[in-house]
Amino acid sequence: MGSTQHSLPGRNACSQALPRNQVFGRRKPDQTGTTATHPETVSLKITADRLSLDRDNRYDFSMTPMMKQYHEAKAACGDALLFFRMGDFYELFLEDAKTAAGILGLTLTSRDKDSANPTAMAGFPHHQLDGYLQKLIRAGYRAAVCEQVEDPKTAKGLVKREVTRIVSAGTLTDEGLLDPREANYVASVCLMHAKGAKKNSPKTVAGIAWAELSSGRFEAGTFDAARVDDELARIGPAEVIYREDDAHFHPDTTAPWSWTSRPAWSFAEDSATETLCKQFEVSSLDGYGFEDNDSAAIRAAGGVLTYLQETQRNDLSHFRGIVSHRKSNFLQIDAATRRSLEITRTIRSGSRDGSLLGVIDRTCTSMGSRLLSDWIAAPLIDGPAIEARLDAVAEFVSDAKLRSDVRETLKQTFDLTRLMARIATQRTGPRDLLQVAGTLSNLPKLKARLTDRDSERLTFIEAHLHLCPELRSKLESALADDCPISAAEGNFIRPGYDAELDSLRELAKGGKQWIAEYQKRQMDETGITNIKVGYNRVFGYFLEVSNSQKDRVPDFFIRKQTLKNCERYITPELKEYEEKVLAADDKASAREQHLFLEIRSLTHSHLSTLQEVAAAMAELDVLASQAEIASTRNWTRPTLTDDSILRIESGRHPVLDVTMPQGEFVPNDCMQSPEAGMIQLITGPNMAGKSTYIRQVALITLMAQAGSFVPAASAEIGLADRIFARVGASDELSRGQSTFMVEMVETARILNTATSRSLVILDEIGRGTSTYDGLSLAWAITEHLHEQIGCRTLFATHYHELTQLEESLPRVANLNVAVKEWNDEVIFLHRIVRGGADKSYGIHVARLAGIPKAVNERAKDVLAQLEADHRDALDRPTIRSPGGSDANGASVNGQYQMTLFGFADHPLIGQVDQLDLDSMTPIEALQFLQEAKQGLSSPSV
Ligand SMILES: Nc1ncnc2c1ncn2[C@@H]1O[C@H](COP(=O)(O)OP(=O)(O)OP(=O)(O)O)[C@@H](O)[C@H]1O
Repeated sequence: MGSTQHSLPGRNACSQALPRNQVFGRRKPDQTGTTATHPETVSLKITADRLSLDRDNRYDFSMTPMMKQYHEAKAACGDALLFFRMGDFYELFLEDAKTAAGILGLTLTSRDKDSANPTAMAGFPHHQLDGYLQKLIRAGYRAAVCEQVEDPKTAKGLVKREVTRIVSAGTLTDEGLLDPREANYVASVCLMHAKGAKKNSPKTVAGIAWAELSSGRFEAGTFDAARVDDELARIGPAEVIYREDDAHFHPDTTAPWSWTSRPAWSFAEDSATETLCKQFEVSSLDGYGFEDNDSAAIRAAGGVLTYLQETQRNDLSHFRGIVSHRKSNFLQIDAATRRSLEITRTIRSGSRDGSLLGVIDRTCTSMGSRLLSDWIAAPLIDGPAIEARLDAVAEFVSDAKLRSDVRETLKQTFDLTRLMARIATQRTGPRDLLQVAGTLSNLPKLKARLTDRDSERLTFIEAHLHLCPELRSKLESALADDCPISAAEGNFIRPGYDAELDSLRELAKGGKQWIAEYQKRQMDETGITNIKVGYNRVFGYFLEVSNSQKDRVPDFFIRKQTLKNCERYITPELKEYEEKVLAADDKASAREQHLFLEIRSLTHSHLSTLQEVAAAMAELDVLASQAEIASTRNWTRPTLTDDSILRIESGRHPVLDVTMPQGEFVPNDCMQSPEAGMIQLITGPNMAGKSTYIRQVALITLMAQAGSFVPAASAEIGLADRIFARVGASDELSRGQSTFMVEMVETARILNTATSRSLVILDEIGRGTSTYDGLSLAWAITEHLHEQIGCRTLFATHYHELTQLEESLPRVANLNVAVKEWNDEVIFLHRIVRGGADKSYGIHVARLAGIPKAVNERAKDVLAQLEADHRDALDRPTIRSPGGSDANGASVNGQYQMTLFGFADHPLIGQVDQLDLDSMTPIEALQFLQEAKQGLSSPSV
């Protein structure tokens, strides 16, 4: 899905007390102006005293109070579609109804059909809200939910309604709308002039903050402005907000998240700091680790928090602090690399399944699954922190019983992070509380299994599994074994918990019993055999007698209603009991609601403690999951070093290792060091396994730095600061860039930002242009990486000419993928061996792919002819190194002609070389130039 753009009202826009003359949303002038023709668009520009305008912008005195109420609510929710609760239904009106009918497949009807201006409407039963919200948000819209906030039974006049929340892609919290394994962030971007940069310097930095409403997770950091796309790709938000007046920020509308512009004031430093301090109940943000140059991060955080406060009417008390994200703690991975390596999503389907994350995830809880995603998306660079994770994984690997006990116990628990967020936002019901109790009841087992462990992380986790015994016992004694989702459904407090509730329930039950007996008594006394006791909201309890027996009805039956086949009666005695029953029923439900609020508030008071428990459980789950996959796949603990080296013995691609049948994947070594070669050029036939090999090396490095065991017999990994992968050419026409342009932009980034500690993998650079251009670029890029950067590089290529570089550049090594030719067949061995390859077997692979035989045969002829004609020219070109000598400083195999840069051996070069410029006059120089030019245009040269 491409991204969508929204704008939302600023401060107070969701409040019912609307400021005068505030314009909501960023509509075009003709839509917001007073000359607008549609009544519904007129209402977008609305003030407290102009709530019911007709199409000519006059008061519409004929508008019903309910429609007035609707317009008030609509005015408070910007461009969101309004779901207006009416009894058991949500209704949409006017333009919203038309839009929703199309997207949600609702039937479009109309109110006041006979009037000149019928009102379009569409609706659905209230219990279908989640499904429709999800559909609407997937289609790129936002929705406002307007609820009845008082009980219609007790309401005097029109039921009070309020917009309780505005739901957008980034502010979803409903369980049914979220994937439990994925975080759902709303992020915010705020660009600003870098502190300390000169006034006219273009240097900008970007503050990026990301928050998750369903968990209370909140982070912010300051980044180089050029990294915005990379950081957003790491975070993977559902929605991104930005300053509406920021002329320098251009949202990438092809990104898979929606964009929402927000008023500038919400990003102002003062108001951002104030909003954050107020939320966290602190007087300054000093304690959160922000530095002097972090004002962009604070602005972005303020922007996102204000957005949440405005769109959510509920308590946000689960946002108790913010983590300052220090990018220097994490392995830098840009968006293209992330995509190429399929770290958390596959390229083809964009799904988690089939990605590195999808394959290694063996977590037992959704909290663990989300944390593992964070770890894999942002591996570490700090050796001790990685070792601490590996120690814990190793402990779980070596103690299989401990691992299975912990995992089995974790499976019995619930998503405490999201449960606590629902409790904080008061969107919770008895079943959530029961799940908190269920989770708490498993903590003693987990804690007991983690005592006296060697690993520092397991000890830390054990210390953070707070048992909360009073809360647990309260919840267990209060809640029935089976609780409804919503408190309104009742009957969830366990009998025996509250004496008052028990006696009310008894009374209500006794009353119902009495009614049953009363029915029987009336039948006996009157001889009417088919008296039925019924109930409706108009008459309450009544006696129903069919027409055939109504002659026998005694005098004290008071007739209330005549239906086609029967009559309905009440009696004074029945009414008296009815009052008792209904009163007891009402009182019992009121008491139950009261008890619910009491235990919910008790649970809420444990918010911070339970958030710590949730974080500890998530980490425990991830560590045990890493150990589980390591044990089942026989993965090994990597050794981390501070050198720029890689020594992988029998490495496997982590995804193919799991998805290919056991034993089919051919393991390969990788040795990279100044001695073994820092730049490895991998040539070999198509389909041989070059891309697989270079990706596997990058993924093994990434996994090791995330604290995971790796698919190899042994692995020594020099900690990398950045991983770059330029793999394949993805079509970026939608971004207005050609395939080749994208390839070059990405390569330029590598050359400009890689350091000697980085790991670079390149797959077929230069393929998207002519052979000579491509080869020249690949050649120069390799030289640059070797001479200027000196980082570990794996370069898979079909330019066999590049293998010559091994002879001139000391830290370049050639590898190729072995194949066996057998009776005109090529057998792929998938084994990486030393040396360069000289054939690509492309025609062979084309045959395997089903290219028609005739085409294939013809291709073979053409190839043979081309090879004969151009063997010397193409196979062994000699390229001068930048210093003027050729790659070896001498001729290669006696050939000195320059086939790539045909000018290099031109006699003119020698003549220019001979010139003594000091002794030449300008005229002589010009004469030389003229002769040279004539010489060049002469066909003989
Ligand atoms: N080590 C291996 N063991 C077993 N199968 C492998 C191995 N490496 C690769 N393969 C198989 O070979 C297929 C092709 O591999 P890959 O795409 O890496 O080849 P390539 O050399 O990069 O090809 P091309 O040059 O055409 O892009 C893979 O999809 C995989 O199924």
